[in-house]
Amino acid sequence: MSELLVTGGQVLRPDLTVERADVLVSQDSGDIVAVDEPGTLDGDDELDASEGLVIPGLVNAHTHVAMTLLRGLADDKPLDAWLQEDVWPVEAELTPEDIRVGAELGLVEMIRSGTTALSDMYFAVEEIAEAVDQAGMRAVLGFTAVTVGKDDEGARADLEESLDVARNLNGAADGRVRTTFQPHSLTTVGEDYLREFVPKALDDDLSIHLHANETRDEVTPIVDEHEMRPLAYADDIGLLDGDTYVAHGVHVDESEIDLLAETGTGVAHCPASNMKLASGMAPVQDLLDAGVTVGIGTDGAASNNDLDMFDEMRDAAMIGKLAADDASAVDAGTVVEMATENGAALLGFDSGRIEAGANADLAVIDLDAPHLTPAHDLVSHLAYAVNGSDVRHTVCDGEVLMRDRTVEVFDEAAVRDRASEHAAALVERADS
Ligand SMILES: N[C@@H](CCSC[C@H]1O[C@@H](n2cnc3c(=O)[nH]cnc32)[C@H](O)[C@@H]1O)C(=O)O
Ligand SMILES: [Zn+2]
Repeated sequence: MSELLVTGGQVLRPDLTVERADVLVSQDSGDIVAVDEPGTLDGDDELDASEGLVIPGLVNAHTHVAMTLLRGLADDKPLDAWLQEDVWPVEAELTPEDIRVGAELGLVEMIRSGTTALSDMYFAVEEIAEAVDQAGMRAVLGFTAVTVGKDDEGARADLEESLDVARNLNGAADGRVRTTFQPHSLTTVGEDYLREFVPKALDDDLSIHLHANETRDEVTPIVDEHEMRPLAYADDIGLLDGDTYVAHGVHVDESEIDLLAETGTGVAHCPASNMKLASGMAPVQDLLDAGVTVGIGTDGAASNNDLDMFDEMRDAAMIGKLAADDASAVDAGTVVEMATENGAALLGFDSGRIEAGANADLAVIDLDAPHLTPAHDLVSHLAYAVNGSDVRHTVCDGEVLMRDRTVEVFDEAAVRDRASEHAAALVERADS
């Protein structure tokens, strides 16, 4: 039996209090065994958390991890033009190997910034699952189906593949990978296809993840065609369900917020992407007040442009206040819960809290820095002042993924070199 002791630091507890404590984790079960007063626990191996804060590993509730290869390639455009003119033509040239390399780069970036779990939407999902397996992280993965612009055969092949991937990869990486059925959005998958395939997913007890109500331009055609709000349309199809979570949820009205709450549908809020693509401001405080589970996601690196969840917490707090026109809205403690417990709830992992019995997914923040001085309130620091580069150690499932800022699960320099090479070749193919 192998146990790891995270020792000498302060610990963020589930009630958001901070205390001096050691954390003992089992590398066999992957669970936290005990959280106790300093000096009372023993392990076979130790992680030094002195001058540090132990927090739950952050949960990135919506991303396209392999899109790191497109980082900085298409900026300063709205969603529709960004996808059609820039992103989709380049993505059409992506090979499975590119996706593997891009995913590895994104996972390294996540490990360095204290993220231990992600929810991903993409293609060549087997490659992403293998990268996640090697990374030692947890992920909810899926193949994203698009039917617009495809003939019937192509459309069906996409949806069948989304079902197959969700069925076959569930439980991969020793249970660290779960899956979702993924229609890309309510406007990029046709109604007849949704009505045919969503019941199949539900019959198989598959969870569902899709983009919804991201931009105004996406809402208007649905209202025009179906004479209902997009989420009423989604509910009519059967998409809204306790195991479903939608990305964005920016342009939702009161009736849709109620629908999300009643059906137990979650939301992955992506503040940076929503600002960068000028999609709008999600009514996050209203969603939370209604009882909707809201997590936080970075979205892909091409609309962010990094995968740092500390940035994302700060952005969520800032834009949440602007949207509510209330400086007390989406406060520091709330964004920390959104990035930890809420995200874990959306993904269906027993992570997101430092407590005996929970998954041993954690990060240690180095507090020994000018921008974290003085230390009046460490929850405030997590929301407003900590950067991803302040993370000293990252642990998932009891295994050390990064120790003293050295990533142990990948050869980081090689991953970065490969990513640069693949990105350059990709752009060359797309341009020719
Ligand atoms: N099988 C699909 C691939 C879809 S993967 C998921 C897609 O979501 C795209 N994406 C990334 N961010 C966003 C967003 O914010 N809204 C909608 N789509 C996005 C991403 O570029 C990728 O094309 C096909 O044949 O086109
Ligand atoms: Zn997205």
